[in-house]
Amino acid sequence: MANRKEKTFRFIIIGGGIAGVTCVEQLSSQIPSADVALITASPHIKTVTNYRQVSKTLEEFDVEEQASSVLEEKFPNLTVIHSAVKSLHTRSHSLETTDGRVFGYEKLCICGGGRPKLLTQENPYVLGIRDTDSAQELQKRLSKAKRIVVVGNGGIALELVYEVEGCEVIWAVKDKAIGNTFFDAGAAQFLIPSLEAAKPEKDTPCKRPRYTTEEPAPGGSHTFTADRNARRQGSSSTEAGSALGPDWHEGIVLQGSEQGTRRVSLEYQCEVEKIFTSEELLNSPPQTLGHENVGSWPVYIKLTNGKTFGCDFVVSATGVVPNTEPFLHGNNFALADDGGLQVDDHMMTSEPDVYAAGDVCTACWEHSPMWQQMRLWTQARQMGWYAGRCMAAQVLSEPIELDFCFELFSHITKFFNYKVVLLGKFNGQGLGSDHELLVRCTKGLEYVKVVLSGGRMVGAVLIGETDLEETFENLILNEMDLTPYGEELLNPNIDIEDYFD
Ligand SMILES: Cc1cc2nc3c(=O)[nH]c(=O)nc-3n(C[C@H](O)[C@H](O)[C@H](O)COP(=O)(O)OP(=O)(O)OC[C@H]3O[C@@H](n4cnc5c(N)ncnc54)[C@H](O)[C@@H]3O)c2cc1C
Ligand SMILES: NC(=O)c1ccc[n+]([C@@H]2O[C@H](COP(=O)([O-])OP(=O)(O)OC[C@H]3O[C@@H](n4cnc5c(N)ncnc54)[C@H](O)[C@@H]3O)[C@@H](O)[C@H]2O)c1
Repeated sequence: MANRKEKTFRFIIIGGGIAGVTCVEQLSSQIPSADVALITASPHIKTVTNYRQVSKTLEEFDVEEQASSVLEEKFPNLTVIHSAVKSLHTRSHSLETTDGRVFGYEKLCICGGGRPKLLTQENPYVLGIRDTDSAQELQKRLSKAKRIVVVGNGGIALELVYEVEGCEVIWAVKDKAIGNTFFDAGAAQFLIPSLEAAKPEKDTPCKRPRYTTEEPAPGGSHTFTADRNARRQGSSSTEAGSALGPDWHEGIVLQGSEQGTRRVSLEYQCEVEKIFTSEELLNSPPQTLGHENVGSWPVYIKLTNGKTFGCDFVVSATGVVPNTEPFLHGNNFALADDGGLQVDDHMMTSEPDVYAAGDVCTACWEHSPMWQQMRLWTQARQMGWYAGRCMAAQVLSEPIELDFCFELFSHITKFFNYKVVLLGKFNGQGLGSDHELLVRCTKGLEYVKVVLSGGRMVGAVLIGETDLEETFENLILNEMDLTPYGEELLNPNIDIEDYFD
């Protein structure tokens, strides 16, 4: 590293997403006099607004992209540096940014997020969705598209296939049912009719800044304006911005080139065998394209079920990988199997004085039997908050225990315009055959699934306005033996909330 240290901060947090910003807020609240720097590659930061603790572990909040000055005004000892960290030198407790500046730190927290795990890199016809820029790119490409192929069966795919209109969507999933990362076949069966039905008018207020894309300004830069008059040049940097989250799709127009509503064709139990452009096709031995003609589409995707589809582009909604790459060279970080920075029950990595939180890390402490990590906003916030607490506690020599939020997995979201609450081992994760399910379903209204192990509730999936989340959360946390109630537990004529209150 050539340059001299410009400054040494007591604390440096890398990443202006939910985890990083929450970590900064917690640290600066615990030690207001501390010199804190937030170094982030994205021009905006993500702040939590309208936070609501729904129950012991369930929380809801909005997230707003804001100018970093908002945070600096709130915390006078905070310095926000808009640059990407190019290299980290844990032995000398220093780092270098892409604009050649070097900073020292006493304690560091890496909140670098994740990036899309794409089917293939560098293929202009394969899009991943991560941040606002990629969502804008999707909107732009979609506005000219007649047919797209969505690969993947998790959160992004579920949201995208439900929202896209005016364009044919071929949805290719590896599984026998939709939504495998969140749902079992029963819940998928409950949701499927919503794909065929027209979307109800949007009544939910948009929690995210509304963006519209305008044609690139004369300078060639791609600008878009948010409702809140936040103007941002399309970021030319290669660094990703902060990940999207709830209602990301309500801030953009997901409209294809044709009129009309959603048209989704599902291809189950298949994966991508090959993606090729029409140029590649013309220059290679004749391929069996089925009913497709060469040249009708810019790109073709061959699936393992033998079918080939031409389309305008492919969305690779195939998961995230932790964004650790900028921090590894020359250091000895222990990585988890999923590539995340291993953190212990104090959010500490294997490198001294280096913490991590959010999508970039993997929780390697002994988990509570009812908790598992999923790369979600809710967990990014909780981890950022807890990492801030741990960093402050270490400096203040205060004892600290693993926070209660890691006692029970809980997640509130929305899919296919239904409220969805997931609790504990909601899909029987890790239980093998040692569990039983109770299900109550009213078509088009609600789907309630309870996972029981040893007579105790260990997980639940609630779709629709069931109002059961708090009661079930308590039953799981209290480990109450529910054997005596049997199937009566889900008897719709019994007001279970009063019964167990
Ligand atoms: C399309 C989409 C929809 C989603 N919807 C939901 C949802 O409905 N509910 C939910 O709970 N979760 C959702 N998620 C997941 C959620 O967005 C993430 O789990 C969460 O935002 C992760 O927060 P984070 O702070 O760890 O990472 P990020 O938000 O990715 O922030 C990482 C930050 O680090 C910065 N950075 C990266 N590298 C560097 C570097 N070298 N130097 C400096 N800064 C760097 C980035 O610019 C960014 O500011 C969604 C994700 C996507 C992609
Ligand atoms: N409402 C929500 O809670 C919500 C919405 C969107 C995204 N998210 C989160 O954002 C992150 C990114 O979302 P995502 O949908 O990309 O990830 P995901 O983990 O939710 O889903 C990835 C899907 O891709 C499939 N997959 C992986 N590799 C594949 C391959 N080679 N071929 C075919 N399928 C493959 C997986 O089986 C899984 O179904 C995740 O952490 C997700 O939990 C959450």
